[in-house]
Amino acid sequence: MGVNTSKIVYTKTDEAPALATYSFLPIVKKFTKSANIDIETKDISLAARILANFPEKLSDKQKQADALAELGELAQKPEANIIKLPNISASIPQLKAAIAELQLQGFDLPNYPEEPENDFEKDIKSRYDKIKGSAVNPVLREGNSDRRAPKPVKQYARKNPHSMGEWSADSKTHVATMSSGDFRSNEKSLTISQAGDVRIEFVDDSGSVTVLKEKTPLLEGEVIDATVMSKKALIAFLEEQIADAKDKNVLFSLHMKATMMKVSDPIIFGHAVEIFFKDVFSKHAETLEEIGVEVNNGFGDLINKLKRLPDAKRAEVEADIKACYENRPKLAMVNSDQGITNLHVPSDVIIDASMPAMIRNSGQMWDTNGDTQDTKAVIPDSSYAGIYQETIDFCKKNGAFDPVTMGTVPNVGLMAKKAEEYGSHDKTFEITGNGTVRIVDASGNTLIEHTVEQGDIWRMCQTKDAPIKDWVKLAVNRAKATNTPAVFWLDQNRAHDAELIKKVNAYLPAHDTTGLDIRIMSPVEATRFSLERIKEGKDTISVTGNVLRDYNTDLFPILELGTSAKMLSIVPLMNGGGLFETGAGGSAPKHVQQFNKEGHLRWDSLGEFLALAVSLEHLGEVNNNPKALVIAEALDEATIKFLDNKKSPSRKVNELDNRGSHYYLALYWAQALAAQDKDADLKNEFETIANALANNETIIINELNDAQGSAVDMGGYYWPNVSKVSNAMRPSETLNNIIG
Ligand SMILES: NC(=O)C1=CN([C@@H]2O[C@H](COP(=O)(O)OP(=O)(O)OC[C@H]3O[C@@H](n4cnc5c(N)ncnc54)[C@H](OP(=O)(O)O)[C@@H]3O)[C@@H](O)[C@H]2O)C=CC1
Ligand SMILES: O=C(O)CCC(=O)C(=O)O
Ligand SMILES: [Mg+2]
Repeated sequence: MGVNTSKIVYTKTDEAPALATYSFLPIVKKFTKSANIDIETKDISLAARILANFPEKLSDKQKQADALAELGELAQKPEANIIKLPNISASIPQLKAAIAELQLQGFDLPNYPEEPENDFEKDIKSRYDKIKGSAVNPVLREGNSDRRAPKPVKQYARKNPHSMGEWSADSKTHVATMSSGDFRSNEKSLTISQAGDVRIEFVDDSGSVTVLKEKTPLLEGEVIDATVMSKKALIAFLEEQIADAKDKNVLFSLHMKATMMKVSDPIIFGHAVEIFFKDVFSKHAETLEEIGVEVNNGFGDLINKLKRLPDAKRAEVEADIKACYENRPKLAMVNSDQGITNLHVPSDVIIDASMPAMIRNSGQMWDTNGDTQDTKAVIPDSSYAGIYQETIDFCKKNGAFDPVTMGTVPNVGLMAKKAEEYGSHDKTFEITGNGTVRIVDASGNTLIEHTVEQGDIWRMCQTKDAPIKDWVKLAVNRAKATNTPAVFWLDQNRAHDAELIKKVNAYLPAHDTTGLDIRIMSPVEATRFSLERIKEGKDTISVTGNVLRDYNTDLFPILELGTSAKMLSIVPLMNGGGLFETGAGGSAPKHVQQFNKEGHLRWDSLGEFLALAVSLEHLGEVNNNPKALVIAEALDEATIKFLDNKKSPSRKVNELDNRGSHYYLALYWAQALAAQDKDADLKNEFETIANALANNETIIINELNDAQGSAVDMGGYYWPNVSKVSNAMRPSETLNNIIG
């Protein structure tokens, strides 16, 4: 491959990271141009994905290419070099809001048919359902994940510790999880010995068979598992926990992953809403049905739809809601000023970020007055809840962690080919009657079966053999490269994990592990082991499945660094390419609100700087492009200087924000290129740029800070106006002239 083919694909996404792109991408283009690197953008924002999937009534000018499908194909090719920014994984309320906004902007799109009445509407719903939830990451993640805090970032956190709420031994905060009837307790698993298709079917009590999914192809050596969450057990559990929260006088909060577990978790969320506000739902069942309330979309859906009622009826319902608030335990709040509770919107409280935020905050969440209180964190399924209880117990015993002295827990995560739970939505069903669900192979043998009842949630997961092999290899490589103990977080007592343990034990001997400390521990034991070490300043690699990959790469970074935005997230793609994710967190909607209100964007692009450097390094090596390597090295130097000089965005208006932070990165990057002697052309070119940037520092910073302090009109939230946002994100004429 020649130098000319060097290409990096940069994703355009949503919310804060998308805003940052308007400011940062011109800088990236400027710095990579002389190395013959082509930076191509692909719009995978929620709005663009909606437009790409509903072209029928759009004008040619309005139509969008299906960038996600293109990227999904690219991810399977060796030449892939993709920088992936965080994007919205939309809950139904968000999806509907995006559709409404696009319609207002003149795009002729169908509404989301909540209850489709004919085949036409069913088709529309199923197309929208493919866009909802976590629809981007699983398509691009054709490899396993390597997420860690790079040394300079960890050192920065040690020198500049973020605030940590104190912990007291008598904190009443705890995790509540089910002890039977949940996914964990009912799990069955096996390894497939011969490739073939399986069928999932439901047999009702009278013996009549309904096919739930006709065909699921399985490969030899693939691990499958299936399980069921009992509706009865779930409801009994929720009732108990609501009563217990009231007794103990702690806040009630529910922590789910309704975005990635887009079929099961909204249903569980819906049950919690319905049980918590039981008196409202039982007394007004008919009325609420008439106005089309969908509990799975959260209590906020009911609140919004109350407007459809005549005044008298509405007042009656509202009085019963008020009574509920008075009789039930206090709910944890997402926004106490606006009265938004933990049960309002399923995507407002996402477990990977919400549990660590609570733990960092003395184990407390907010009540209606905006005061912090001890909390009952309800995590219905017990598969992974234990890691949080263990962390809480640790803090109660030892006090809060100290970012100055604590070690680090990097992660090697099994994720490729839609591994485990996060690939299960096309095989998850809310069961319509009593009977059995079974997985049947081509010869008619039943592989796994469960007795089920009406309303139960049944699901099947797949984990292919090649990704498991690759994951074991990646774990050994990371353990070797860093000389750090690596722990596989697998529980011998869980059906799926027991299958995985067999494979890990079979694949480890293929690697030279002399001198390495590699262990297998249950998630709870692994948490305790890692926390004891972290307290002593020692590092421990967590080698986990897909869900714990997600949880751990917010939990540890939030405790260690204050945010997961500063993580290096590499996905070595199984076919040789590279996917470089920017940080391990999300798209920070709060930051957009602040930007709209007062023109200050506190989003930190550090994760993007880290991702870009490894992407350039990968490109330099694979495409034999030495200039790219020089630029990558200079970028790493710039990032270190950026941290040393504390040029991350401030949280407060009229201080350095995202845009100013990009200026400093550009300055240090240019200076590093000017200082190196490996490439004379780059040295010459960037000497001029470095001087121009340095000489105009005061002017540029003034221009950038003066742009703050007033409201910003973006011309749209999900589909903002490109020139409005570009102007808002590039307010310094002086900087723009230098960058071009
Ligand atoms: N890889 C991906 O594509 C991911 C996407 N998401 C999606 O993002 C959305 C929001 O998810 P949510 O769970 O609220 O998590 P977020 O990570 O977006 O936000 C949690 C909080 O973390 C802090 N934070 C996150 N990133 C940065 C950053 N770059 N700079 C400074 N602070 C940061 C902010 O706290 P503060 O404001 O207090 O400083 C923020 O409010 C959802 O749609 C979700 O599905 C979530 C995770 C990963
Ligand atoms: O895809 C998503 O919705 C979120 C991804 C996420 O949280 C993660 O990968 O850490
Ligand atoms: Mg996550």
